[in-house]
Amino acid sequence: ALLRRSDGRGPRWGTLHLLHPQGALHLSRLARRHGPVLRLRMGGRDVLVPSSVGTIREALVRHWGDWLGRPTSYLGSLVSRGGRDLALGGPCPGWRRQRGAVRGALARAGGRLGPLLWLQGRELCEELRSHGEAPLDPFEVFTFHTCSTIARLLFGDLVPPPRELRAFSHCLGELLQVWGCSSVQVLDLLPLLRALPNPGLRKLLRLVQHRDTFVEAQIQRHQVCPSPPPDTVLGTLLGHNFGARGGGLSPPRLHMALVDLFIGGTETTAAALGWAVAFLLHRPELQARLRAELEGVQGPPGPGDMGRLPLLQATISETLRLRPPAPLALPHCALRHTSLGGLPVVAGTVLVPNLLAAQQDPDIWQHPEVFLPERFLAPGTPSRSLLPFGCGARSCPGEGLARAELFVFLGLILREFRLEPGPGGLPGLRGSPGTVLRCPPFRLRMVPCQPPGSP
Ligand code: HEM
Repeated sequence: ALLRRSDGRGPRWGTLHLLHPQGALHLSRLARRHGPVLRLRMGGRDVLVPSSVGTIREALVRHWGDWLGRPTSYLGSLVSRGGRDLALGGPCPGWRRQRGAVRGALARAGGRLGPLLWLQGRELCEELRSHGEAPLDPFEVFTFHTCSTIARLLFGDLVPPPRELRAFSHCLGELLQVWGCSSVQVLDLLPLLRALPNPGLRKLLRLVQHRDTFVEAQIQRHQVCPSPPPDTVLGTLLGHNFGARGGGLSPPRLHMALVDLFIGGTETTAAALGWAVAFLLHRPELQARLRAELEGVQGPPGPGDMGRLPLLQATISETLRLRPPAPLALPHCALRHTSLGGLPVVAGTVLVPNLLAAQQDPDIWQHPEVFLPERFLAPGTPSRSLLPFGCGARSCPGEGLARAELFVFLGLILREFRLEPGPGGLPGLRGSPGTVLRCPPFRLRMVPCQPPGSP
């Protein structure tokens, strides 16, 4: 982004790669020099970047009603059927119904999460085992299984065949990657360029088409099925499940709700799992302690075991603190005049919560740049300062699912395998550019070990 400082200290131009993890950290360094809320001008709009937990909470929790909007954009509108989705849409009656229906359907599905995650986790471990001890890049495997978890939750036994689902999860990954490309992003900033041919944009539209065809086919399969599986998220959204809230969504809203759950829940959770594995490769002794903790619990870890496996839980929290998969959350937009950190704010201002910086605030965390799960075992940990899922009215509706999934999948992996670096050595930990903060590609060896309790 091309930036001009607009904090009254004279104009100064600069560039910033917002989709690069270093971009978020650079923003926080600027913020530390210029106060907890950085004020910028970007693409003709005022942009505020709060980088402390206090200012993020002030905006999104205390003044949540002021910041409920999302900024509109050319690309956002192309990929979201004109903003009819949950994540990119602004508050209107259709959006409120969609949000209530999705949150209600996810809460209802929570009851069958344990068995579903065990089944998916077992399949994940089987796939990892099928590679023997040959080096493998785990990211694609993780992405397929997080995508498959969402598919099982949405469609129950009517899940599409694995080949179709694998192609779909690949399509989602590519879609986010192409959308984040600077040659495509520039179309949001410079409208004149929209008149010129743009191969990146053509690819993006092809991927959106693939995504929509897949989702539409699943909805139709469900609608024509004489006895659709009970208790699926899609069933609840269609109003099939007795007593469920939901139903009454317009076809585009229903379609986009499913898209949001897939996009929101696939790459983010896979990225967090990838980071956890990367950090554990750097800390073999922590792996051994985690395995010992898992051996002390009967049977495979379930979502209900979080209290009994504190080190596993702490490892996940620390991974989400140090490398939040959505480091700049999603942008918010002020619906009316308001204020932040003592600064007056006009309606239409964009807010970019810098979660990455807030979670590495040296005033809150000791050695903030070090991976130290043990900090979450000590009494008085500032857990309220952990915001990887955002906060307030637009916080992530998939938080419970993501936390349970990370807990069960990582627990099962550590119970079954010892993680060892592949031929390229230890993975880098600085992150690679993209809409989701991912670990740079690496390969590792998964060495099977005897699961506790097996003969
Ligand atoms: C580790 C995994 C995940 C992380 C770190 C994460 C993080 C986030 C963050 C930071 C936001 C933006 C909050 C804001 O606007 O301030 C968000 C929004 C959202 N997430 Fe997640 N998420 C994860 C998993 C999931 C899952 C599993 C789902 C779905 C099942 C999901 C669905 C969504 C949706 C639909 C929104 C938009 C909410 C709205 O605009 O009101 N996410 N997520």
